[in-house]
Amino acid sequence: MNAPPRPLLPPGLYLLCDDTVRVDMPLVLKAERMLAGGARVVQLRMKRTPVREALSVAREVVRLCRRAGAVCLLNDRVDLALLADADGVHVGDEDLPAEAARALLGPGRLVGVTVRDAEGARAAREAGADYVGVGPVFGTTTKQVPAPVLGLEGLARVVTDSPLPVVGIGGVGLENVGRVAASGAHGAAVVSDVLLAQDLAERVRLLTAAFERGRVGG
Ligand SMILES: Cc1ncc(COP(=O)(O)OP(=O)(O)O)c(N)n1
Ligand SMILES: Cc1nc(C(=O)O)sc1CCOP(=O)(O)O
Ligand SMILES: [Mg+2]
Repeated sequence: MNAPPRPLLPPGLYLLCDDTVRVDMPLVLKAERMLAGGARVVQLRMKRTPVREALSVAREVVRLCRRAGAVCLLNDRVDLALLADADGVHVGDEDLPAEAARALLGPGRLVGVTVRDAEGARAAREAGADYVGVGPVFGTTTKQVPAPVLGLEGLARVVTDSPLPVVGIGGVGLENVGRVAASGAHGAAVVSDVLLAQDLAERVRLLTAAFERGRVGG
């Protein structure tokens, strides 16, 4: 019998449902509004949510994503991803290594890894990753990132040389998401531009349309 096909990360907008930005709004409501705007990929990034609450939020957000046909990934936490039956995880330098995440998750879930260059992307592929998050593309105040800003040219270079699909992250918003798409990136990850918008669903619609226009060079 053949192994089950490896799931693919949907291209386009990649949204982080994050508890460090817009802290007054519950995570489940953030996810609902993102999905109402047509989100296809939601990463649940919980840096300040106590773990028991995080598990129940993860279960609820996975349920909402599944109903909407969207992919739900857990940031950092392979244990929560398994317990909540999420579609995968995103890990970086301070998390479990990608090999360990893959070993725990098996072949049927997605593993995303943060890298800073194409060499990192090649190592991530060897470790069993499905895609790489690459940043910071632009300056960001959401996180202090221990790496220089890549800019669009730097991102495009990684895209060209990466053996894995690249998701650009860091300072991505309505002003520049089309150019991120035009760089050849598979996806564009957005935190604050969506979470700080008055109407999250409408912002997701606008960003999605702008990514599509950029991708086709329109
Ligand atoms: C799509 C995507 N790319 C990069 C990151 C950053 O992950 P990491 O380096 O583990 O940092 P934290 O998000 O855990 O602070 C990401 N989350 N998503
Ligand atoms: C979580 C994260 N990781 C980054 C990296 O470059 O690794 S940048 C970032 C924060 C991105 O937030 P915003 O969309 O608000 O700029
Ligand atoms: Mg992490």
